[in-house]
Amino acid sequence: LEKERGQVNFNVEELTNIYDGGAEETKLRRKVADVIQNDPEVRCKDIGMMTREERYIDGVRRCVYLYKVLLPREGWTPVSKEVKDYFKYRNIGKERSFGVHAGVFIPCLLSFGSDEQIAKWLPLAMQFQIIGTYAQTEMGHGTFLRGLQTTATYDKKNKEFVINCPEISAMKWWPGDLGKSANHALLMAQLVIDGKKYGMHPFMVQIRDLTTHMPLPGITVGDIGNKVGFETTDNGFLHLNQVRIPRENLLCKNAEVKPNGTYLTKASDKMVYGSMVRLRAIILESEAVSALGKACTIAVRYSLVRCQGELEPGKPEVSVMEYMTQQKKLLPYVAMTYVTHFACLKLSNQYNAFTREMDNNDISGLPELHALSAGMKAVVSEQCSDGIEILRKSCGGHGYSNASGIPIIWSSAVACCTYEGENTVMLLQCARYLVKCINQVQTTRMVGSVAYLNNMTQSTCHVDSVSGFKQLDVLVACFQYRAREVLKTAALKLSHLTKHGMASYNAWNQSSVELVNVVKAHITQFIVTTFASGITELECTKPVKNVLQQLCALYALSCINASTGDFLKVGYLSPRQCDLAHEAELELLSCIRPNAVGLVDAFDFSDDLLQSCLGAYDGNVYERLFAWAKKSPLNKTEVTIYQQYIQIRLIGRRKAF
Ligand SMILES: CCC/C=C/C(=O)SCCNC(=O)CCNC(=O)[C@H](O)C(C)(C)COP(=O)([O-])OP(=O)([O-])OC[C@H]1O[C@@H](n2cnc3c(N)ncnc32)[C@H](O)[C@@H]1OP(=O)([O-])[O-]
Ligand SMILES: Cc1cc2nc3c(=O)[nH]c(=O)nc-3n(C[C@H](O)[C@H](O)[C@H](O)COP(=O)(O)OP(=O)(O)OC[C@H]3O[C@@H](n4cnc5c(N)ncnc54)[C@H](O)[C@@H]3O)c2cc1C
Repeated sequence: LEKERGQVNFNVEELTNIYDGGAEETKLRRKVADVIQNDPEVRCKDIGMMTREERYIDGVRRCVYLYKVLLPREGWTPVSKEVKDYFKYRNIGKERSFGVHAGVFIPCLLSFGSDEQIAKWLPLAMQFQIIGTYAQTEMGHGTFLRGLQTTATYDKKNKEFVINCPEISAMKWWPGDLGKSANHALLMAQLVIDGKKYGMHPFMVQIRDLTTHMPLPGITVGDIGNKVGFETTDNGFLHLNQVRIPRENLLCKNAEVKPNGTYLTKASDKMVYGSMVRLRAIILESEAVSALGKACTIAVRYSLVRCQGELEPGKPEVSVMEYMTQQKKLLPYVAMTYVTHFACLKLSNQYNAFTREMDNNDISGLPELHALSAGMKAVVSEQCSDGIEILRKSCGGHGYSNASGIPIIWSSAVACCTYEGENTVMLLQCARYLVKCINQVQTTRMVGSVAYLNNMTQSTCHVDSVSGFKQLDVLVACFQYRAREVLKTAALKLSHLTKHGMASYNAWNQSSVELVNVVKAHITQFIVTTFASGITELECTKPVKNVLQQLCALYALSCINASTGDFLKVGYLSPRQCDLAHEAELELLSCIRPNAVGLVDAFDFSDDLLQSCLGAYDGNVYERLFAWAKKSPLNKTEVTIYQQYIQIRLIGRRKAF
């Protein structure tokens, strides 16, 4: 790898600073990383050989130490900028507990609670005097929130809410930290007053005794069992049987119930969905893009040291990175990490701007933000998790071992396709907004992420050279045109179906397969446009700008070459231009290849965070692999009890004969 590092033609530290948002940000992040990673009590453990129970207990132990000892010792809190920045890009693996407590329960308390309620519960939550979960999903409903069955019925006489799960499908199922850790739940239930339903509302419900940690009366709670990933997290189940809570436990920033049962709403009923917009807008970096960056780091470093086969007959074996097919597997995902990182940054900045507008009672930006966050969450989580699996496979047999570190990265990242809104449902939410926009574009000027819809002029691509397809303005035009045209086509189908008498909900269902593709085109356009314009404005050295332009072009071309049918169907590219785009991607792979190790080094993931025998900074793969394997529990004894048992059985049988 040192030889590879010698040929990198740009300043890696400069790129790390750009990725972090500035040299100061890098310094801050590294400071937190050093403190956390050099403290034996909290540094990531080699979890590849641990049982589920060991991982849960180790995760809780490490996080209690992190939050109760290390952070106070350093003068930080869970929401300090240092810690937030560190967790944003480099969360301490998936091996942390209380992720929902810190990342969902506390922010939702701030979103839904009145000032008095925040003053009451926030200090307790920040000090871990109470551990909370966000209990919304039920065994029978996760997507369709209007179908949630848990009820909160107001009892005027006692000024209480009676929380009840009327049947087994109403049981809360999946909430993180619920199974064994949480003693409180921010619980979403259908509010009922005098037999009338008012929809989903947030309630603070204590579920365990604060001294004994035993479930309170009427509460049945536990862990839902082993999962594909998130093994440190005790995703749990919660059944409530006529559990009574005080009237004051309805989190009442947006709506309240007076003592006499009068219902008072203070904000749009969609604000109750606000917590999900927030999470969709901010989780992508830490849960998906950062995971892709780790997998890229491992796969690129391994591919550079893994020698396999002769490229030129009779010559020494080459690193598998010399094969074009390996470059095609890896480098577009290195590009995707950079490109989506900056698009996610733009989305989270847009969310922060919305929260400031909301403080001034202006929620006019919510529809666009809901659509963009839903679309981005679906597209980025799917592209990243699909990419991580391709990167795992690119490491051959050792990629299938937990020693590679990639399986656990994938098993966490892929969950992002489901939680916070199942991806297809999120794509269709974004599609709902896009169809509205295209139907209004003749009379209303579009702004923000849909501004490209204003330019309705027909045109085709005039590029007739391979180098022309490496120009960012050409690529941006390709994506904007494709996104606009596939949306127009889907909207035309919808209106055609309804004009010929089909009910709107049926027409929507009949068009939903196309609409999913429309949103993917829209979001890919947003990602490419954002990065391309960001590079233009970026102040950096020429070699860094050059490599970022190559990455943007590579991501764009890999997306075009994966969906040439769209560009041919809308008449924007000819078959010959598709061939030129394909050649342009191959040329870019070769241009970027010499910088591959520098591009992943710039992500600045420590060996401690990667937890990988294949992706360590020094590239000493085989020594690490063998040391790791020797730690297998099966190697504790040369002859395992089972082998002894078999011998006894076999010997016993032989004697019998
Ligand atoms: C670390 C892991 C932690 C994980 C935690 C979790 O998973 S927690 C669990 C995560 N669980 C989930 O994420 C559950 C996913 N499910 C949902 O979010 C909802 O059930 C739904 C949006 C799918 C449908 O909801 P519905 O049937 O009530 O609504 P509808 O479709 O009929 O649209 C009506 C109008 O509302 C609008 N609008 C909708 N949502 C939002 C919003 N967030 N903001 C703003 N606006 C929104 C929509 O655009 C439409 O506007 P229009 O066009 O009329 O102007
Ligand atoms: C790791 C993990 C952590 C989680 N943490 C939490 C948590 O802390 N708190 C919490 O409350 N929940 C949590 N969840 C639950 C999660 O939010 C839900 O699983 C998610 O919202 C999906 O809902 P569902 O399971 O009902 O899927 P479903 O909606 O049942 O999806 C099944 C299929 O139906 C399709 N489908 C459903 N509705 C439609 C539609 N209208 N149109 C087209 N297709 C449709 C979907 O696309 C999907 O293919 C977690 C889940 C996971 C995996």
